[in-house]
Amino acid sequence: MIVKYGGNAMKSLDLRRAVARELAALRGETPVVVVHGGGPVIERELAARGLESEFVGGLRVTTPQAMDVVEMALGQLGKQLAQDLGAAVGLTGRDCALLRAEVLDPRLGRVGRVTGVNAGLLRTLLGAGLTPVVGCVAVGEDGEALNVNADTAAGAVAGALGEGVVFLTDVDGVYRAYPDPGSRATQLTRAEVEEGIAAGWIAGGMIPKVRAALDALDRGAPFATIASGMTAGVLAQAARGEAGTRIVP
Ligand SMILES: Nc1ncnc2c1ncn2[C@@H]1O[C@H](COP(=O)(O)OP(=O)(O)O)[C@@H](O)[C@H]1O
Ligand SMILES: CC(=O)N[C@@H](CCC(=O)OP(=O)(O)O)C(=O)O
Repeated sequence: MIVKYGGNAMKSLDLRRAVARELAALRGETPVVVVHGGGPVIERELAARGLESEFVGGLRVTTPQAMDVVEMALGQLGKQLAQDLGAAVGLTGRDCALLRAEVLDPRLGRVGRVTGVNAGLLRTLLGAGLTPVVGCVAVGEDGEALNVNADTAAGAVAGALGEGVVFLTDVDGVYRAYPDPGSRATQLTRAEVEEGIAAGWIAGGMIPKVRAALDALDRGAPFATIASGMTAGVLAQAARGEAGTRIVP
């Protein structure tokens, strides 16, 4: 199973501990690949260097200078996450061309669209009993780094392995009337997702998640669910469709 772990779910110590417990429990049941982002850490490291960045369509406009910072921040974060997990290897998409990408849109700078996943490397690590912890940096056609949204990267990995994916975040699913208090959808179809984006109740960072979920399903993943890492047993429940919001074709 693929678990996407993002910046919002790393923000509080409680949430980090809960996610670490969840990942440890899940590993007892099934092999796990962690794909991680780290938006707030990237933001902090850019600010510390006096670099501002803007988002267009939920994607960070990434200059070559910012790319260096993104790669450094995600690399360090991945090593920490792998160390927390134990029996895990922190890498990014640049290792053994794990994630290959092309420039998505030159106006966004070094932002990538995933074109290939080295599934063999992931299977080799899993076969050795090691959990891959993958930071969302890809290698571009020019051999240099490209910044990929972590949800998008997780969706691509799930599709390449043909396994289910859970996007862990700080909300326990997709809400129908967001940001008004509303009800969590237990399931959303492609048509409902498109309607939610058009109507604005699927917004901001939720958009790349639902799009990555649909992309994973299109590429053959058996399920794609958005859930919060706070509840005990949530990953196993999400895999059974008992927690979070399951995106369906
Ligand atoms: N319909 C919705 N239901 C729930 N959350 C939503 C919805 N639309 C937008 N959001 C926002 O999306 C956020 C999760 O995305 P993001 O901040 O990118 O998380 P992460 O860092 O975990 O990838 C939520 O905290 C919430 O503010
Ligand atoms: C292109 C792009 O926007 N890349 C993201 C990669 C990190 C990410 O996605 O982290 P979260 O999962 O914590 O949001 C960024 O630079 O913030």
